[in-house]
Amino acid sequence: MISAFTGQQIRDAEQPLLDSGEGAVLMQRAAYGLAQAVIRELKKKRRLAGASVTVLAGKGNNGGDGLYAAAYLARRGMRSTAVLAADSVHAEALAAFRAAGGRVLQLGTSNAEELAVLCAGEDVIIDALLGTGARGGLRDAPAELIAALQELGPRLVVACDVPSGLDAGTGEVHWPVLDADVTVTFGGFKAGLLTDPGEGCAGRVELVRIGIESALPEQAPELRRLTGRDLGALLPRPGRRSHKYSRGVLGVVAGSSRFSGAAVLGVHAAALAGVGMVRYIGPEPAARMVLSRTPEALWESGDPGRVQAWVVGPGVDGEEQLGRAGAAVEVALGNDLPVVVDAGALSLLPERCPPHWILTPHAGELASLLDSLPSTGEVAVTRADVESRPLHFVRQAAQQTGATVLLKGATTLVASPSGIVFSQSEGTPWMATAGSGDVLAGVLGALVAQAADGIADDDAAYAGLGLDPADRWAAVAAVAASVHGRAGTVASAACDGGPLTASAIAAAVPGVIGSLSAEYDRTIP
Ligand SMILES: NC(=O)C1=CN([C@@H]2O[C@H](COP(=O)(O)OP(=O)(O)OC[C@H]3O[C@@H](n4cnc5c(N)ncnc54)[C@H](OP(=O)(O)O)[C@@H]3O)[C@@H](O)[C@H]2O)[C@@H](O)CC1
Ligand SMILES: [K+]
Repeated sequence: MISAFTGQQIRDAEQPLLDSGEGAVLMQRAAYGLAQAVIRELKKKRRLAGASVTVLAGKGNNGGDGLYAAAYLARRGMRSTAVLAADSVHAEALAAFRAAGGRVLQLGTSNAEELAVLCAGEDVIIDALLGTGARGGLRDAPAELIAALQELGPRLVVACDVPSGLDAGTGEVHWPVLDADVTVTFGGFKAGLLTDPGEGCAGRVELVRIGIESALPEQAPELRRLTGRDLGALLPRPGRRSHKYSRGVLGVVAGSSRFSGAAVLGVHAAALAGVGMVRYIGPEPAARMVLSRTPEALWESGDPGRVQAWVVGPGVDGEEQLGRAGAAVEVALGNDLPVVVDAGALSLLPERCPPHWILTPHAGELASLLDSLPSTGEVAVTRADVESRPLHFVRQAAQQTGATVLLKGATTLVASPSGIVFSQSEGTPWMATAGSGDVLAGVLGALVAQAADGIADDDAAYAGLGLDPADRWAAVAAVAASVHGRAGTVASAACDGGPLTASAIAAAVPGVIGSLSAEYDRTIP
């Protein structure tokens, strides 16, 4: 599992080393790691000798890291320039840069545009204006420079620790920000690099160890991200004595006469994600389509019989189907069953939900949900609010509803009511397509139904992640988001990175589950 931290958590871990006079050593390690990353990136494109690099250096230690890295690159034969964004910058680092033969330019009130043009022609730009010590975003001439540079589209941008203007703890972005190709971050992942909108500006994130790692609060990170290995350990597998009922039966209330495709996709995806059986509840025309795509499913026109978990809501529309969704929610509440509550059913929530209810809104639905809660307050939450502060709002929704909340997006966040948050980002932008969310609901339902009987016990895989039983549902949802994202990426790769349909995402699910499990089995002793 990858743990990510706030800027404050990183600074707290650094403090003992700073107190013992090791600050300069930490900075040298950071700068060396940054320079090595620049060299690796550049070598993918051209020879190092004679290539040009410009470091944009701010007044703090972030600027110091950048200047030392640029000094190192100058000594390796690169034509190095520093653009100083403040009157005083890290003095020793600047001296080292000058001693290495670097050229120094001062950003002033009238030359931002001119310097932006110069920077855009460079082979690499190192963005070292602001790091974890930033309050708010860039202002004045540095803001002008970055806005103009972003417009011009530089060749290769490497961000030092975080893209300047990004809040390291929350992922909130104070525009303008220069989009990085790679962010080289020091000591520990910053939470803001693993949640949108920050993650969208950071490019690929590389971690450089600087010696503070053992002092980080590994048991209480701000964000967690499951890796392929975690998924391999958590994904359920049937045993020799398993049968379809013991493997989980999922009830699905989805679709309607208008949106029958949601039912078709949700049920099919659940079947492909390995659930023992799916019972579909919905109107006859939708049921016919469901059964023609997934003959393994059962259509229940009356009492659905026993299920271990429910998916309620994808494509649910009209009084009759909403009535069935409401009845399923009541049954789940009465029998203490886990439920995936999606789309149309988000309006049917009781005042307080348990953590094994997993809500799956997108940003607009989360805004409406928060607005409907009595505890939210006077000011309406909009979709734009959620998009600019997803980590804040997903946590708020989980705390206020009591449910686990999965907020769909390029980076999907899952919050448990206790405040633990997972972030997964394995998908491709092509997955922003109709029906993609219905497939996710089906995959999640299948995993929840399979987990329902064992997750609260001392399940070794979940206990190994140090998660309390109530927080394990968030891990199940993170597994589903990751499998869904990986399936989309695999499906797109099968057509050379081309477009995909929701059906193609679903079709790739068994292969993703199979290869994650097989890879894990190969690596355990
Ligand atoms: N600690 C260590 O040993 C190590 C730290 N490391 C590195 O240091 C970075 C953190 O360094 P940092 O704390 O100096 O903060 P950083 O972001 O560079 O500068 C902020 C300064 O700028 C100012 N300022 C604030 N907001 C502003 C704004 N909006 N617009 C303009 N100015 C603004 C503010 O100064 P003030 O205005 O308050 O005088 C503040 O002092 C970290 O990201 C990593 O790269 C690594 O080398 C490993 C070892
Ligand atoms: K930076």
